Parts: sequence; C-alpha cells; structure tokens
Amino acid sequence: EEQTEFYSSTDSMTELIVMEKELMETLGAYIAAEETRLENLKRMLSCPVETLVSEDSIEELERHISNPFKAYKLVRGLRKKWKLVEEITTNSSSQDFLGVLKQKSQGLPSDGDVDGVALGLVRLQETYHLHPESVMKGGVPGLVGTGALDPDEMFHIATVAHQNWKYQYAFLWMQETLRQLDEGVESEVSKMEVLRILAPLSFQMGVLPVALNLTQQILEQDSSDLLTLAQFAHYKSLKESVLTPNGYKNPFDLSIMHNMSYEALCRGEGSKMTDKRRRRLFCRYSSGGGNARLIYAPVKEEDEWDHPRIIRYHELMSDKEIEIIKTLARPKLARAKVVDHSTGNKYSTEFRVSKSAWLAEDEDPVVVHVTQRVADVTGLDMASAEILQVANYGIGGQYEPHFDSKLTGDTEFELKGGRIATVLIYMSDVEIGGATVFPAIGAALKPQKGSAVVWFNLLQNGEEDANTLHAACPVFVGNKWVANKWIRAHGQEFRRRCSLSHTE
Ligand SMILES: O=C(O)CCC(=O)C(=O)O
Ligand SMILES: [Fe+2]
Repeated sequence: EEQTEFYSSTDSMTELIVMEKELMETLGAYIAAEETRLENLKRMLSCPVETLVSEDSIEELERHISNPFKAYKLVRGLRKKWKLVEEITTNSSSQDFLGVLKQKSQGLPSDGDVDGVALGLVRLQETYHLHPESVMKGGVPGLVGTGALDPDEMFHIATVAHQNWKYQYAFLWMQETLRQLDEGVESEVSKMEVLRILAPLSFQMGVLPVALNLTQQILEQDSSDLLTLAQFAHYKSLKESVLTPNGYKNPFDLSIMHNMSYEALCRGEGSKMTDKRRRRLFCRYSSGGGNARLIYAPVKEEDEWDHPRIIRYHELMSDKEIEIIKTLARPKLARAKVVDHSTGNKYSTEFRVSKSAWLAEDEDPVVVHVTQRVADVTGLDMASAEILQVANYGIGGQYEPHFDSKLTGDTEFELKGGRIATVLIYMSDVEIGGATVFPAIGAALKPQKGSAVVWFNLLQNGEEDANTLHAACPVFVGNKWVANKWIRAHGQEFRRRCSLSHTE
C-alpha cells in the first residue's frame, strides 16, 4: 500500500493546509451540534415534572397524588420527559463526526511522514551547512519566521538524525534539546532520556570532556546503572591516559563533512568558470535558423556553459501554460522511483526525493505546444522524444548526481536510441536552493521560471559525456517545479544545431 508521502512534494504539503481547514470546519459543526444537544439536556434539567420541596412530608406527597388528575399529569409527564432525555442522549453526532475523521485521516500524516520531514530538514542542514541555532534564530537569509522549536521537536529531529547515521546533526540537536531542558523549558521528554543518548554520542563524536560530564549527570540520578558506570570508568581512563583519541574532529564544525563538490556547488561555492571563459559566454536572440514561428518573435538564447555546451532559452513557457501543465500533472504526481540495476524493481530512495508525472500529447493542446516550442528553439526532431515529465520537489527534495542517459531496462532504446539531449524546463523560481549542478565541470544553474536549459548527454560518437553528470540540489526555501523533455538520438543525425554542437 502506497503511502501518501507529502514531504516529497511541496504541492502535497499545501493540500495538508486545505485538509486542516476542512477538518476544523467539520469539528466546528460537530461542536455546535453537541452544544445544542447539551442545551436541550440542560433545559430538561431546569424544568422538573414535579417540584419536591424539602419540607414536604410523606403525607403531603401522598395527598398530592391522591388527586387523580395530578397523578395522571405526573405519570404522563415523566414518561414524556425521560423518553426525550434518552432520545437526546443517544442522538449524539459523535459517530458521524468520527466517521468523517476516520475517512479524512487517511490523508493525514503518519509517523513515517513526520520522520520523513525531519530527515528532510537534516538533509538541508548537511547540504547548506546549517547549525540548529542558525536555523531557528533566523540566521539564514531568506528564511523568515521559522520560530523556535520546542525541546520535544528538537529531540525528535535528533532521534531521526541518529537513526539515519547522521551523528553530527543528532549530536547538535540533542545538545540544543538539553540546553533548553536546562533552561527549564517544559517538555514531554525527560532530561535522563536525552542524557542517555547524548552521553555516548558525545564520546562517539570525540568530545571526551562532554561525554564524561554527561555520564556523571546520569550517575547522579541513577548510580546503580551498571552500563553507565562501566562507560564512565572507560572514559575516565582514556582521559587520564596520555593518549588522546585519534581523528579528533570538532563536532561543531559543519564544513568537515558533506563537502563533496555537488554540495559545495549547491551552496554557491566552487564554480569552475573563469573570467576569461565567462567573457566568451553570450546572450542573443535567435530565430532558430529561419524558423517561421520564431522570425517575428525570436527566442532569447543564453550561453550557460561552454564545455560541454549548456544553453538556456528564456520564456520557453508562459506563466499561463505553466499553470495548465501543473494542473494536469497534480492529480498524477507520484513519488519518483529509481530502478534497481540488478533486479529491475523500482523503489523510492533518498537519492531522488520528488514527485513526478508523465503528460502525453493527447492530454491537452498545451502539451503539444510545449513540444513544438522545444522543437522550434532547439531545432531537434521530436518524433523520437519521450513524453513530458513533470516533477515537483518538497522539503529537502533533491536528485543526487546521475546521468540522464543511464537508463536500466530502457525499452525505447532499440527503437529510438539513447537520450541524446535533455531539455530541462524550470516551471518556478526557487527562493533558496534547488539549483541544477554539474559536479564534473563545476557548473550551477539556477531555476528561472519559464526558461529551459539544454545539453547533450551523448557525444557525437554516441558515448555518454562524463561531464554531463548532474544533480538537483535540495530545495531549501520555495517550491520547485520542473518539466523534462528527453530527446532521443534517432532523427537528430542531421539536426544537431551548430550552436549546440561544440562537443567533439
Ligand atoms: O530538477 C533538476 O534541476 C534536475 C532534474 C533532473 O536531473 C532529472 O529529473 O533527471
Ligand atoms: Fe537528470
């Protein structure tokens, strides 16, 4: 059974806000119905069938009901009233409400979803080198109104980081949790729970004085804990020995890990473009070599990179077209899957966190128009191209370095050839993060709504171009929508436009 997995796409996160609003309305209606019911019950309570005065003696009561009319009224009144009370009591709308809640709750986040969002946050921290404090205290430009997390939320993020072997971030979040608890902030998690994880973690991270101090704090609470006693003795002997632990790393220094060129490029560092080369990159208007559709409205073409050639076409899609494509894709978005090379099975991984959908030409004239526009500006033959793939990235959504031409079990290869070119259309701007980076050449391309970037994955000899290894950086702030048009080799033999054919 497929999970909803909101976190892999920002679009499904917005659905959650809508759902919360609907649930609140349903809850409001339920409460109103219950209030009316209670009001009715209270009214029953305030008008007794007969008033019993405390001084009334048995004789008086007997005299009272000796009047046959009064006796009649009493019997009838009691029957009527308490039948009504029973009716009102059983007519609770709680069953209806619970039914609605149960039906809606299938779309609400599961525990797995909550963990997934936390892992997404840690992934962002890794890529963009963010300390817990800077995330919370607005130390990140563009990230406004985050607000503080409470100790239970921090403890949860720390636990998820720990379970996913992200020890440095687990350590930092646990530390922050402990700091808050020491400041007396209310929490469900106890200080002992935090200490029992943080003490050995501090040792693992190589900060022996902290490990010793925290272990001591555990023992102050529970001096009979044998395991902790043994750990304490071990840490102490290490401290007293002249040997300092090898490979000591400052656990607060986030630059020591995740410094692969892919992540550096995502942070806007490590571009390998020199000034001299940059001066030879141009921007021009092109009519696609006399294409009738472009003569009066030439396309703005910009060199993004020289070797290999990467070109950006501006205004490939209009905002209106983008809205239509997104609307068509929305109901079809499913977590993007990666193919297992040995078994051919598809599975979802952290390697590729996004939701995608395929749109065929017959779904809407706009899809046909996009294909036509791609054909016009690139001059490539679309007969062998794949249908349009639309992707939406959520919190921490990313696609780690890969080649578009490396497809396992490619059923179209025989007939249409390899994925010779990629046309990547950006259907949104992204406030922070979400760049497309090429680690082998040190290039980073920023999403720009309506524009498309194009490169050849295959060299003229048909071999894969190792320089086209690329990745989608995690989205940090914003919503990322892209569309891919993969163009196959067949039909391009005489069409590889000179502006794009600098490769050998
Ligand atoms: O979203 C991006 O920036 C790149 C996506 C990509 O490389 C792909 O879908 O193959
Ligand atoms: Fe790709």
